[in-house]
Amino acid sequence: MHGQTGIEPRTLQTQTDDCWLAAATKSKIPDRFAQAVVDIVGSENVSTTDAVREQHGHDESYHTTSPPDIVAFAESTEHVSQVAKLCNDHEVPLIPFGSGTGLEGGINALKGGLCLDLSKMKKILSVHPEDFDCTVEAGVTRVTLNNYLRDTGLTFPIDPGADASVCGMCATSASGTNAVRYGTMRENVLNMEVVLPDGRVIHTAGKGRRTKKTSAGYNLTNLFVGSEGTLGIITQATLRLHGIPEATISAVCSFNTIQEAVDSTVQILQMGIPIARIEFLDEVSVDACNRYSKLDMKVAPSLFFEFTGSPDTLDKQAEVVKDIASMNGASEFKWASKPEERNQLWKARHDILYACMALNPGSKPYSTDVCVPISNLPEVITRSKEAIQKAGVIGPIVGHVGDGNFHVFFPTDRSNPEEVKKISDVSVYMAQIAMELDGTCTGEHGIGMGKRGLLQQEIGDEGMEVMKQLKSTFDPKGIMNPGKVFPE
Ligand SMILES: Cc1cc2c(cc1C)N(C[C@H](O)[C@H](O)[C@H](O)COP(=O)(O)OP(=O)(O)OC[C@H]1O[C@@H](n3cnc4c(N)ncnc43)[C@H](O)[C@@H]1O)c1[nH]c(=O)[nH]c(=O)c1N2
Ligand SMILES: CC(=O)C(=O)O
Ligand SMILES: [Mn+2]
Repeated sequence: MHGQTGIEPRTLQTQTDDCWLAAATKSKIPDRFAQAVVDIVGSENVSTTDAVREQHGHDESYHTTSPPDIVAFAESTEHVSQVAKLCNDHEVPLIPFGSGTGLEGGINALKGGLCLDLSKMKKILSVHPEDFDCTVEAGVTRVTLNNYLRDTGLTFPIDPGADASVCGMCATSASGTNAVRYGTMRENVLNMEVVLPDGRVIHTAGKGRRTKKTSAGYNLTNLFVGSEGTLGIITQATLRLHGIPEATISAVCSFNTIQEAVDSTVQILQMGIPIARIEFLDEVSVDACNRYSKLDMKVAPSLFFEFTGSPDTLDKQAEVVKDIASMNGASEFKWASKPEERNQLWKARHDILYACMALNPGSKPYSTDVCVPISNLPEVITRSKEAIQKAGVIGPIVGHVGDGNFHVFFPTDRSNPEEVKKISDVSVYMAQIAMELDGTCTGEHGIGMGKRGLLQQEIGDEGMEVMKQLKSTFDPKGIMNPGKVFPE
């Protein structure tokens, strides 16, 4: 890689550029290539400083930093297209960067190359309240979008907790606490503008289309959702919006055992109750949450609920849920109907990753993310808990149990290889139990660099072969985010 560019060198203009050139030499990117990037996006949008490369060489996970050689900030689809073509012509690895909140090492530049940061593309291009959709540029984040939408009475509900970029969420097929009610990114993206590595710009559902359904040809939209920057760069997304519910209440209750909590979840869903959120915390994560978010929940396996709708349907839903949970041994039901109480509860839930890391100061998150059909959830959680205890590691369990999806957030000391090995063994074991029980090794965080071997097991050799063929159709030179998704 990093072949000679053959591009005519141009005189560097400014003091900033001189500094940048010195750093570029250090980063081993050929000067002429770096100059061509400057020519496309402007010198203010290029950096090869150690600090910026380091910042772009890791996400929020435990994976060791792998900095790119050069970071470019795109301000338009045209910038993205020209940079992609340049990288493709010169076989330079190209890694799209959203907000860097991923948890599987998706942005780590394993083979160096150019990191294309899309955070400056932050226009909200259109909102159609009457059609419940909007179109945004790649760098718009979930929180920015929802602040913008507030006065329309609409919301984009997919909620990974972190303030991820919307197109990063497309790229990882993100979801979070609301998926039980609204689905994941897969169900909520109607169209995307994508730049292919050779610079071509496509619209996955056809330019300007924003229908709720289509039978027109292959589903390119869902091919790019979850593609983790390995097929192209998503520069715009057209999203489904939803009405902000008339009324909302939240509740927390605790159980004597994990089994009771998980059995309650399964029964609540099997009854068809249209719950908006149902989140599980084991006693280790409740304890972490109490300490970090200054709450005083009983330290026991617990469920967090949210009910939405009209005030009278809410009360009925909540009553049935309370009955089911009580029959399974629930106690300590606490209701939160005021917005500030609800916000405190859900903020604590969203901060759990950090609460778990605080159990082992200085640690980084090694997160598991298995998902199974709901009826298999009790078995996979129970067996995972046994494995964590046997390994003797700190392993708080937190789950979007309404989707059959849960995580263990191992606070991992990267400087302790024995600990990393134990955690990795439990993590692989959990994924294998999930697969044995008709599930997947990742419900929402993606494959990244951490789960490539597991993907091979999950999809099988022939399925992987077809995925590779698809990859080489879009990216014949293999420049897009190399070292991710596919085992090498
Ligand atoms: C505290 C906390 C809590 C959560 C989570 C993180 C953290 C820190 N996450 C994980 C994370 O927020 C999620 O994976 C986001 O979708 C990542 O979006 P970023 O914009 O940060 O992508 P980031 O920049 O991290 O990139 C992730 C991957 O997508 C690719 N990519 C990014 N932008 C792209 C683009 N425009 N085009 C093509 N490829 C692109 C990258 O190359 C990389 O492979 C999560 N997730 C979840 O699903 N559910 C959850 O509950 C949570 N909860
Ligand atoms: C980190 C994550 O996925 C969660 O808190 O659910
Ligand atoms: Mn999650």
